[in-house]
Amino acid sequence: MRYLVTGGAGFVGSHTVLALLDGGHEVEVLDNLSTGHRAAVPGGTKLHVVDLLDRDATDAVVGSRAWDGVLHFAALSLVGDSMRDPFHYLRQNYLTALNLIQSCVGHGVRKLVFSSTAALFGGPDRLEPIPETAPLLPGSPYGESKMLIERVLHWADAIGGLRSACLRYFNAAGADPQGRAGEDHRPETHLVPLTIDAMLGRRPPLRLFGDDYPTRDGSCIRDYIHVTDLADAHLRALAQIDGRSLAYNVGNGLGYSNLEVIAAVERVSGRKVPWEPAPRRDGDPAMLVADATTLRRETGWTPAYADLESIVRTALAWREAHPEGYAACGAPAEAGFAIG
Ligand SMILES: NC(=O)c1ccc[n+]([C@@H]2O[C@H](COP(=O)([O-])OP(=O)(O)OC[C@H]3O[C@@H](n4cnc5c(N)ncnc54)[C@H](O)[C@@H]3O)[C@@H](O)[C@H]2O)c1
Ligand SMILES: O=c1ccn([C@@H]2O[C@H](COP(=O)(O)OP(=O)(O)O[C@H]3O[C@H](CO)[C@H](O)[C@H](O)[C@H]3O)[C@@H](O)[C@H]2O)c(=O)[nH]1
Repeated sequence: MRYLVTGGAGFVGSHTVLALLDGGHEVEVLDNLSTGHRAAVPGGTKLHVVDLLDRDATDAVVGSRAWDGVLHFAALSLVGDSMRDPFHYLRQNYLTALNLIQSCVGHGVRKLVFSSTAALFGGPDRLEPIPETAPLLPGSPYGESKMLIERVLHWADAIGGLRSACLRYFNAAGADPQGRAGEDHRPETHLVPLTIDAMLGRRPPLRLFGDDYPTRDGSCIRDYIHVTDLADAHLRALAQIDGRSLAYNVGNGLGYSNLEVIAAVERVSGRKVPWEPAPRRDGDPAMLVADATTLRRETGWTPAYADLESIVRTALAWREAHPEGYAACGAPAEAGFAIG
């Protein structure tokens, strides 16, 4: 099969590109490299350096081949930033997705997998696993932007015949177990890589946001999902979209508190993590844990790296092998492939 992957130079997108290539599929990437890395796109994979805000350029890429499906990862994705700059987030995520989806419908693409988020459910302090049927109450403009896109996809199906799977990821972390890719956000805001870097002495002590949440130790609880398991969920969702659109929560159903993440990094590394308490971060719900029963039942998805230590071990291995992230990796996708 031939797939177009937007945001394929980013963290989750690049791991999914690897999974698609491992599965024998043909892949092209569309990315503006705003937060992604050329070097994260495997050598030989065509990279279209295009901004999804550019309707014509986006339409040209979507219309350039007969795609068996499109996977849409590209977005602004930081909850905290979206609380500071809500209209930018709402505009950017909505318009980029709208451009892409309209082109997909216009060119007769039949399947799209969309990176949705647990932040759809970020409203009240829920302290139990969240099923797909839970009310959608985004607690941030970021979550709201993703909910709006899910609605666009509803109409793209009803009127345009584009079937989709909205994958509501919980917290992606870890790195390719074969060491081919890893997490390199700039700036990095995610707990697992920041905790590892604090332990390695590459950053100041970790600031732990909030110690008075209604949880077992006062810190927030999240459901960390290994990025390779998440990538596998995309392949399974693609196979499952067959005449109907889907929405799945994608997580392990295991909640770990922020303090438990620190403890896991200390266990795996054998070193202390320097950290200090800090005020709550705006937009953070107390607990986000997935009930992914539907995904498991309908697609047979089973995570291979569900425990936090496996997630931390692969993330640490990649960081130790790539202390400067992708900056020191060269640019395999560059040679003659990029357009735009
Ligand atoms: N990382 C997580 O824990 C997590 C959790 C839930 C949902 N998500 C969603 O998954 C997706 C991927 O997240 P990630 O962590 O890999 O982020 P990322 O920032 O690493 O990747 C996003 C990619 O999209 C590209 N991009 C952004 N805006 C673009 C535009 N206008 N045109 C073209 N390309 C553009 C970036 O250059 C980057 O390569 C996002 O949609 C995010 O909202 C991520
Ligand atoms: O320096 C830090 C960074 C994070 N945290 C805490 O660690 C937890 C996890 O935070 P992350 O920033 O790693 O992840 P989020 O839960 O905020 O967000 C992630 O998952 C969401 C869905 O759950 C969104 O989809 C989003 O794109 C993705 O980044 C939160 O309690 C946060 O306050 C800290 O204490 N200190």
